[in-house]
Amino acid sequence: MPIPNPIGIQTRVLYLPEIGHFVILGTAGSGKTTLAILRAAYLAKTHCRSNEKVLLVTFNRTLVTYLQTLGEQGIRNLDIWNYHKFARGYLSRRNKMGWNEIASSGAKIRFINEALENVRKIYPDNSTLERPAEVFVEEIHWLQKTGITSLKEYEAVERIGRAGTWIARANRKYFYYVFNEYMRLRGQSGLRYDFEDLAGYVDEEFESDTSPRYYRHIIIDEGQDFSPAMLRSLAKAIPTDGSITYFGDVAQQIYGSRVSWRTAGLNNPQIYRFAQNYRNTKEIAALGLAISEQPFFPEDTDLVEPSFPRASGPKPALISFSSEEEELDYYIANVIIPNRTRTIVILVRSVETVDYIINKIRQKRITPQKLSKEMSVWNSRPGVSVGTYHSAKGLEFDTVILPFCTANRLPSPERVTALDNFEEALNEEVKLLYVGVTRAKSELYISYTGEVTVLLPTDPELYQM
Ligand SMILES: Nc1ncnc2c1ncn2[C@@H]1O[C@H](COP(=O)(O)OP(=O)(O)OP(=O)(O)O)[C@@H](O)[C@H]1O
Repeated sequence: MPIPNPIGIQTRVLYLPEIGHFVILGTAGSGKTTLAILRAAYLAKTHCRSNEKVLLVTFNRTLVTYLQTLGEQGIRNLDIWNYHKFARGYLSRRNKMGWNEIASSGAKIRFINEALENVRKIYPDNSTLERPAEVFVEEIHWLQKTGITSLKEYEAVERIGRAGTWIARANRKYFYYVFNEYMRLRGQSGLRYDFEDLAGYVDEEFESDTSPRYYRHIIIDEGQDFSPAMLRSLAKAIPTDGSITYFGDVAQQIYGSRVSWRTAGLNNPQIYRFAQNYRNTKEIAALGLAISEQPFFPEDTDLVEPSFPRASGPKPALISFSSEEEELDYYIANVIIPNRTRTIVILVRSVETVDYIINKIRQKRITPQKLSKEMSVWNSRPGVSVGTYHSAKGLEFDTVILPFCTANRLPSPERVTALDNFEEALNEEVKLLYVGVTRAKSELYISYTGEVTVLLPTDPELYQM
């Protein structure tokens, strides 16, 4: 796949100095990933000594595979990894990571459930502890990503990115007791880390590590999804005369909440903004913009207002069906089979639905590409891919199909339970929908069975119906 030549502000960003911290905020399709690759290649070729390397890091493992296909294969001193691979590699080099020492997400949930049971036995009449286990899982993720390590700190902290003070300050201690008990149970079974606190340990390890740094320059793509601890650890992973270049879009933030640059370890970064959308047609960009202008889309001062693209195409289709089966049959017969020369993706909310759709397409003797963290090769040829909204971050396709945009599926009922707050689930899930919509280069189909999700703008002018 050819990489386009940078234009205007993109060129400025490509040749930013080789020392310092730089932040590039851009709207969807404005060339952030493109520039992340170009800048990584530029720094690797011209600003590294023979034993130095450049790291291009992202959050999404599917995107790593995609980047490796797009990126310049021949550059020996450029690593393209996801954060967790970087973290594991570093801790291994420091002799702090043995075989199988990270608790899987499933094991973590089991430990938290057990921890909650144990704490309930100590405080049998406490109503905070009666809240669903998912709420505790969510809060423990948050504590770890924020890097909070004491009850005092937790009780003092102002919650950023939360819809309300839905956990009363006075009750925070019960969440902390469950957190402590979780850590005890995890440690007891020989697991030193989980995916949420790994970055905190990496950060701490760099603090005392005086050895020469392995990477001289780090480029972060999809930076909006990195936790403060992840960003801090990356900022410490370079020498003082190295560079960090961060690319991100707060409108697409789907894993965490915004933090100040200082909290993220970036010191007075110079900030640049990409507003030109090179990917979507006017009609698709208009829907993306309308999604981001809805009242429940979280306001953020870092949001970059897009300049409208010049290319025009069909309006997004919004189609109502009488069953989910019918939705898929329609797409297979009318979009996938007749359009063998296009790249097409079907995106859904849950991993389980991905497998169901893949089986359905296979029955027509078509083999779809599954977007997943296990994928090791990226097939950029025309054809159909299936994945979750999360797995599509950073990617693009000629045609995007978003089936099942039905009220009882979006926002996801699991997220509503975990967050214990419908408004907050809307805040989160509307960004996923934004990601899905903005993956489309020229054609977009959205459908539902029954009642349409409240996450979609209601203006009929935006759609062909
Ligand atoms: N200067 C340019 N000229 C022409 N096309 C460009 C230019 N810059 C980027 N593009 C194209 O625009 C599309 C979007 O670029 P890219 O994926 O880098 O955007 P992004 O900002 O990372 O998007 P997102 O955050 O939505 O994933 C790609 O097809 C890319 O090739």
